[in-house]
Amino acid sequence: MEHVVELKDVTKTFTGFSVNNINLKVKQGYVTGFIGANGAGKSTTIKMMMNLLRPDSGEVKLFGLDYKTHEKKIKEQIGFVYDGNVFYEGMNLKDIKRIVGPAYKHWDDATFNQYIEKFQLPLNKPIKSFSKGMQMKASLALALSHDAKLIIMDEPTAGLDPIFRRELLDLLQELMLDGSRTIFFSTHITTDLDRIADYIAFIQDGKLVFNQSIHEVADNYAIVKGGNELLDRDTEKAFVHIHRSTIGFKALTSNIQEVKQMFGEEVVIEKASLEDIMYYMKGSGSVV
Ligand SMILES: Nc1ncnc2c1ncn2[C@@H]1O[C@H](COP(=O)(O)OP(=O)(O)OP(=O)(O)O)[C@@H](O)[C@H]1O
Repeated sequence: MEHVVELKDVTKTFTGFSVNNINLKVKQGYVTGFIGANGAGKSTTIKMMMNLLRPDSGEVKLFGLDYKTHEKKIKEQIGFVYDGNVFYEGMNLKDIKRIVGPAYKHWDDATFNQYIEKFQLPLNKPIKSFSKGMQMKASLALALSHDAKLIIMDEPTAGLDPIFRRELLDLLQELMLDGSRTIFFSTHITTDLDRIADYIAFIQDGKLVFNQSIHEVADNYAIVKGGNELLDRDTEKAFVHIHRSTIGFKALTSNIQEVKQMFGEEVVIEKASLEDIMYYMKGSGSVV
């Protein structure tokens, strides 16, 4: 199976917002980073992948299976981490393990204990006394202890200090080594993605802008700088968005080849970071 997650024409509408006609395939054996501004629809999309939210229309398949007929089989293979209170607040990790463990065929107490030790989490203290970072670590320990084939995480590095964030990225890389796992996670920290992501899925205003390998993103997108005299109604079409100033323009292109053909040596072409892409895309639609 090439894709462990497949969303086909998925739409979910809330008052004033909708995730619109999303077609997204997550490739097996790779790390996909899911990016987008606040309120772009990342959590909504992830909730639909987890069957915590039903789409109004479209199809959601995990491991080629449908939640309607194979919910248990699908959930068995997913480790889910998110920045919300997953647990009954009064419970401690020992109690939670007792409840969560038996729900999974491949639950491994030894692995769980190893993570608890590694993350330095107390087993007997109520979860409500945990800091945000500790709660995230607890959620991770639970997600990683049943040999999940797919790890889905909604902003797993939110609330983590920079040292643990780096350790977490190392840990995720280690988990990928055997080649059978897939990781899909949303984040606002785009530099984390430079470290570990193979694919980037970018959502904006409820629409998927792209899902490309990190190399494709680097090959397609660039920041272009040049003099304002180069811009006219035709040449502007080479750009996603243009910022003009009195000394010249800076613009994002999604077609470096076209820009090279059009302007040759007259412009400077620089690598676009994921942040650049998100920033310029936010202003797209109107060329200013
Ligand atoms: N249950 C709901 N009822 C109504 N509106 C909702 C509901 N859930 C989400 N929304 C709205 O959908 C939009 C997208 O929210 P979502 O949480 O998916 O964004 P996000 O990309 O995860 O944002 P962030 O990066 O801030 O976490 C927001 O405008 C939010 O208010």
